[in-house]
Amino acid sequence: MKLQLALDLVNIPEAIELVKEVEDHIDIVEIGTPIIKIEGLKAVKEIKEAFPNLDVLADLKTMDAAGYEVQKAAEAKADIITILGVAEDESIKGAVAEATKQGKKILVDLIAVKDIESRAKELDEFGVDYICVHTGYDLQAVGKNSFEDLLTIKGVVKNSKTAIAGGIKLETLPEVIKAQPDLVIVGGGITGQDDKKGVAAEMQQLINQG
Ligand SMILES: O=C([C@H](O)CO)[C@H](O)[C@H](O)COP(=O)(O)O
Repeated sequence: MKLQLALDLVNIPEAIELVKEVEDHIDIVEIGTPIIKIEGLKAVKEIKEAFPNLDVLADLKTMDAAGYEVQKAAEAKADIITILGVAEDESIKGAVAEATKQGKKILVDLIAVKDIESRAKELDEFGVDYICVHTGYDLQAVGKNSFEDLLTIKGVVKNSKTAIAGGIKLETLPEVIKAQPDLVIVGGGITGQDDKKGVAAEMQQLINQG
């Protein structure tokens, strides 16, 4: 099980400072959708240059022109690129084909997918690397989380790895770990804490205990 730090509400220099604090305790650093929209793919490039030993995920949340967007993220040295599960099948297949050509990985974000079980089955057959259940900020704000959805996809996914994102905190991490996802994605649960390094270290320890 791996830990991914999600960086969303910061600029590039702030992102570099944050990663410096916790880099010993994370496996993957995510350049979040808001950063990419504001700063562009240079955010991915600069973080990869600053932290070559960490995998970098570009949270493009691609909806169309998937092969092209994956190609551009690969040029910026992203290791993993995200596409939305609600995108057309052709887009998902295009993303997988381009990522395979570039030696990169695809994570499909199930945010806003209504029938999680059926879509996860289909995505698994398309050969995506990760399938991620995700409660975005706007549903977190009305008290939702993705813990049950994780159990649902774990029941049907056979080949892809599973991931979970959305409002995970140190207190809720043990419940997530029980369901054994391959990847746990945490943003505010680390970046919003005073002792970011301490919280990331505790999370890493819990994850390693499995
Ligand atoms: O993907 C995300 C969100 O849609 C904003 O882009 C976040 O990175 C993801 O939700 C993880 O962040 P937290 O919910 O703060 O843990």
